[in-house]
Amino acid sequence: MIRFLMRIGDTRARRMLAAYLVVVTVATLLTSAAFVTLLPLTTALLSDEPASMLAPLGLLVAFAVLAGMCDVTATLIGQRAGARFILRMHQLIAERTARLPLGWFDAERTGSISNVTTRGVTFAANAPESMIRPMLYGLVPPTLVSLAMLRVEWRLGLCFLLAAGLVAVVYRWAQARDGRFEQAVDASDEEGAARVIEFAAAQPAVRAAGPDSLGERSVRTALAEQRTAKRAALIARNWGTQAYTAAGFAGLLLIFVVAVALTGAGRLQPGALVAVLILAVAMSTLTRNALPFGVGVGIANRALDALRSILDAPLLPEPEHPRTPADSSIELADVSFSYSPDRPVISGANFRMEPGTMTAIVGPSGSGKTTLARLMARFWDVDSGEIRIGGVDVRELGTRNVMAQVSMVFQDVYLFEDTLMENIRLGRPGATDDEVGEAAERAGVTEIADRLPDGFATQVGESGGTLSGGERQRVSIARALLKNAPIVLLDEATAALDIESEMLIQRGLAQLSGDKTLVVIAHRLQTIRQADQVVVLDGNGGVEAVGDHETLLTASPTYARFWAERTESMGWTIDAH
Ligand SMILES: Nc1ncnc2c1ncn2[C@@H]1O[C@H](COP(=O)(O)OP(=O)(O)OP(=O)(O)O)[C@@H](O)[C@H]1O
Repeated sequence: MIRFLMRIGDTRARRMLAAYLVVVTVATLLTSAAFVTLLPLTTALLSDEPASMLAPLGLLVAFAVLAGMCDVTATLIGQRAGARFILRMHQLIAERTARLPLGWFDAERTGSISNVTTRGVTFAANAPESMIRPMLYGLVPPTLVSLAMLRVEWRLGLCFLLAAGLVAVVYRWAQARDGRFEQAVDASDEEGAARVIEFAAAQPAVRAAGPDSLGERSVRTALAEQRTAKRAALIARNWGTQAYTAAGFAGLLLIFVVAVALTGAGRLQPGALVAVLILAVAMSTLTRNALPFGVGVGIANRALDALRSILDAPLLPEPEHPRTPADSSIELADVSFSYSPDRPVISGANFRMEPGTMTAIVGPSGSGKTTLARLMARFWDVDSGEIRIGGVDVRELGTRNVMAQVSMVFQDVYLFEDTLMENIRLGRPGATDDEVGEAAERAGVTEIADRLPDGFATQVGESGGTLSGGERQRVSIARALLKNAPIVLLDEATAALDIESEMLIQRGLAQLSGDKTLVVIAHRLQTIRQADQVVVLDGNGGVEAVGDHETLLTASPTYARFWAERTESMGWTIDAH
């Protein structure tokens, strides 16, 4: 943990952590010294010359005061270091997410970022202050006091070491057991949360299905598994706690018996016996108090692992001297791509899109239409072959240049917590209000603004004042119009829209197409009919055919079937085109 924190901290954070560790170590050393001074103190107190206790008493007070001062200083530095590390971790996550390939962000990873950023970071950044300190107190004084005991009476010293060793062994065993159960709890927590979220999101379907539907059953099963895992972890933890508490008491008993026996045999002075008994109880308490923090350190380490997996996620290689494209053509040359080695999603794709033309991509569900469009925007790099924009491989253009060439109008349109105006301006941050207004007008967003209480100044966003699916898509079109990139990638809405939305979106798309190279993942027959060419994916990773509508009706069985099914479901006939 400390090594990783040192790796990610900036100079100031690293210095603070190092200073904290030094001060807290000094505090534990001074505390140990104060404890050890108890031996000469009680021995002097019960000797023939009680006044000789003044020197050890003075020492003890001095050690205790200094230890207290160091401890308070450590708290102050530790808390500030924690706050600095939280800031630093947030900064690193933000920097990394800005550079990670867009393909990295799936729902699971976005969830992991949210977990790490909220709970994980706070827990891990404060771990040195809140957990490592009690653990050091549980380790350093007992070890040093045991060594001091060895000098006073070697048999007693051995007993102290034996007692500490016994607790350590039982503790490690309990920790390993606990860790296994905690992993099961983590997995069942995640599953439970996912099922409950799914259950909430799918309420219309769940209610329509009636009682005991699949949705209800899967939540019930997940919650039952969560309960079982938690109960098992709780029982395991209880056993662990009982076991090391018992080990602690066994060690204490051993020290008591041996110390009393040694005193009886005249090998230990009664004054020293008093100190030994006090020290045994104190050390046992410090050790026992420290043990539960091991669980916390385990949790903090898991949070740091999650953070590490974000910070170490591979970036796409960027060219040293990015090239510029000659025009807005797109060409796929023998492109293959897969998310996992055993399942190719695209294999051997070859086709070209001329500047200023419109290409529709069609194919069965899961055939790779979205993947193909995203590869053109360099969400990932291809496994083999080349994707060229304006004649240049996108890897030689570099992500920044690719992004400058491409506008994306996808279905998952994110609205930031800001005004409608600013949400459109995202397309081109430097745009004036007039330019934003013009793009909004062309995309049919003015109609949305007209019915909102504060027009373009109305706050919209994910947590309130959200817009409908069709309205979001119009905002996305307005952003793309504002950006005015030469290539537009569009994932057409699959959901049915009301007539007005449909009409406004079509109008917006017509505005977008203009002189742009337009690539549409097409679901609507009208869009497909408008395309200059249609790319048909066969559902097995391949491109079955590329051509215009008329040609494909005879050349591509998949296309002919697709067209027949769609026209039939819409009450059209093939002759009607
Ligand atoms: N990020 C991802 N990680 C792993 N597999 C993925 C990912 N995205 C898509 N896939 C898989 O790749 C295949 C192609 O998915 P893609 O979304 O490109 O198809 P599609 O033709 O757009 O589907 P649909 O029409 O249903 O939206 C599917 O089997 C899908 O499960």
